[in-house]
Amino acid sequence: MNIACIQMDIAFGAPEKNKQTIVRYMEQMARDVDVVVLPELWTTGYDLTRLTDIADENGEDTKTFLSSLARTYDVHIVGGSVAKKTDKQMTNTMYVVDRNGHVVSEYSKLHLFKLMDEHMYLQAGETLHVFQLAHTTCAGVICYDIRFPEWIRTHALHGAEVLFVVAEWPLARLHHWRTLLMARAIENQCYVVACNRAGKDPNNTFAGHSMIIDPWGNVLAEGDEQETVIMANIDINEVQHVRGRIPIFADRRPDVYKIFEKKD
Ligand SMILES: NC(=O)CCC(=O)C(=O)O
Repeated sequence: MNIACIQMDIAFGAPEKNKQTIVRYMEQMARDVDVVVLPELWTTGYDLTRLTDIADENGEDTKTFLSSLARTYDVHIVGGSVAKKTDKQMTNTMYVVDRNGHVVSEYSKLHLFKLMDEHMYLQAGETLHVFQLAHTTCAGVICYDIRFPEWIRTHALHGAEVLFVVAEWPLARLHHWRTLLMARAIENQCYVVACNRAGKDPNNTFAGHSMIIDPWGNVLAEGDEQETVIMANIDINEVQHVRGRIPIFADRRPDVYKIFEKKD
């Protein structure tokens, strides 16, 4: 499976401009890849104070855009995330579209990041995110979610062999980003495909360093801090190979974990 992450700079609060950037990259490389991954909040960036004007109503515009790209370029798309508005709430929502243009899944960020004011504007999601793409069981989470190993493990226990992470992760915590991604790959013995944004907004400079990591923790591809596309070919059989070598899933002791589970 050939995977590409579009580590784009995101124009602040300018969905149409950001769509043009994605189309430009698709034209350059999508025909050579099976799956394209976009970053978090790629339509608006963290322009949270203007979300009532610029968020996508029911995600309709995003779904139409991604479906059309997927069909045109014959590629699966893990569509980063966008600010979605309904008449009840606003969420940070990921859409995954297969190469036939069908929306195969939707997930809203479970853990909102207070340091970037998300809790003041957005509602948290409440669902697991496991889906099938290219005959492979995958999971998708959003940025701050990677700090919660129990959440990622839940997806692995539901069969995820590839974990997609979409992010707007600041440069100030680059070492956390790289370390957490590697840990999530090693401890869950899965591929981690992480697409971060590059560039700046009025409050943050972002880290870039999108990464594709194999189930043994080897880094197959990594960006620098500039806008770029990273690519790698992944062999899904490697997941079962690594899981056979050190059988952590068989060796878990949930019976004992349950006894000592700390109740809040
Ligand atoms: N957009 C985010 O969720 C950022 C998370 C982050 O920066 C962190 O340190 O965690």
